[in-house]
Amino acid sequence: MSFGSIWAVGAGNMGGAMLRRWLTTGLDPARLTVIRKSGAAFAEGVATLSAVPADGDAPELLLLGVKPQMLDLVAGPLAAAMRPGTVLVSILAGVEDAALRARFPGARIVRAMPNLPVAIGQGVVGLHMVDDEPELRAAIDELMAPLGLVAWMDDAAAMDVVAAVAGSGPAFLYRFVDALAAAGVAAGLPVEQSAELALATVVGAAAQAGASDVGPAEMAERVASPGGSTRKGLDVLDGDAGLGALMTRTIAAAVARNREMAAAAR
Ligand SMILES: NC(=O)C1=CN([C@@H]2O[C@H](COP(=O)(O)OP(=O)(O)OC[C@H]3O[C@@H](n4cnc5c(N)ncnc54)[C@H](O)[C@@H]3O)[C@@H](O)[C@H]2O)C=CC1
Ligand SMILES: O=C(O)[C@@H]1CCC=N1
Repeated sequence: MSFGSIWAVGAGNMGGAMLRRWLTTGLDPARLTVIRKSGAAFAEGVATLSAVPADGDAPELLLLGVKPQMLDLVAGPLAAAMRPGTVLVSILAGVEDAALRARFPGARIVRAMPNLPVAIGQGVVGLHMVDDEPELRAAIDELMAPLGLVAWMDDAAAMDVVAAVAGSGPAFLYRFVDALAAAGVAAGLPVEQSAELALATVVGAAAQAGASDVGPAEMAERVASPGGSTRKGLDVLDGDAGLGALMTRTIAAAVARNREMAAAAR
């Protein structure tokens, strides 16, 4: 990895998942400093501070992982502690490059939109950088590679959609698992067995789709025997008020909220 020292501010669900994955895939803990209000230990060998040090050695890379609403609480002391050229990787949903630039003048800004499965190296990380610096892009590619699929977005506006589809996506899938299980219960399965079958079905089907050389539409056709029961179920999902319409509304609601958070940070 090309970054000698990394500070992470906000090591909660998402930032923490990225850091833990980097540590399990070879990041030297001595290169990482976690800054968290509690000051509680993060991981063995990782320095943990409860506030931004006023006179510490500024890092080569800063991972910003607080909630967008907390940005202004951390930005002042961080900006003062950083050196020109520090790479700022922000995972804040919505918050735009210009909003970050205004708060961290001199930083080289990269927006990243990860999702929680980065914890097991099977996440998605959408990336956007206004100034295309090929060397920095390569270093970020190398940093993000252990997390899962890495996708650079040319259009900054697409980051709000990446946040909805990939960032929020796991939550939407978890809801699907629960809905599948609840529907199984409604149709007569015992509660625990329905939950177990639904989750195992989604895990197995997702893994198979991920390894398949055909797309999900063809995979669905292979399940649906002509004249069989799957077709009847797909007819419901594919109907006018079916899954397509529901997901369109779901993603639109999440994108709209990301845009509201962007506006609030301007
Ligand atoms: N949870 C997810 O799946 C995803 C989250 N994100 C983004 O990640 C960011 C964090 O979200 P989560 O991890 O879900 O939230 P979280 O609440 O789990 O983590 C935020 C962390 O920031 C810490 N924090 C708050 N104020 C602080 C301060 N002054 N100094 C240092 N640390 C402070 C909190 O203690 C907490 O650990 C958000 O900006 C969100 O948009 C992006 C993609 C996915
Ligand atoms: O809910 C949120 O605001 C963040 C953005 C993507 C996933 N979690």
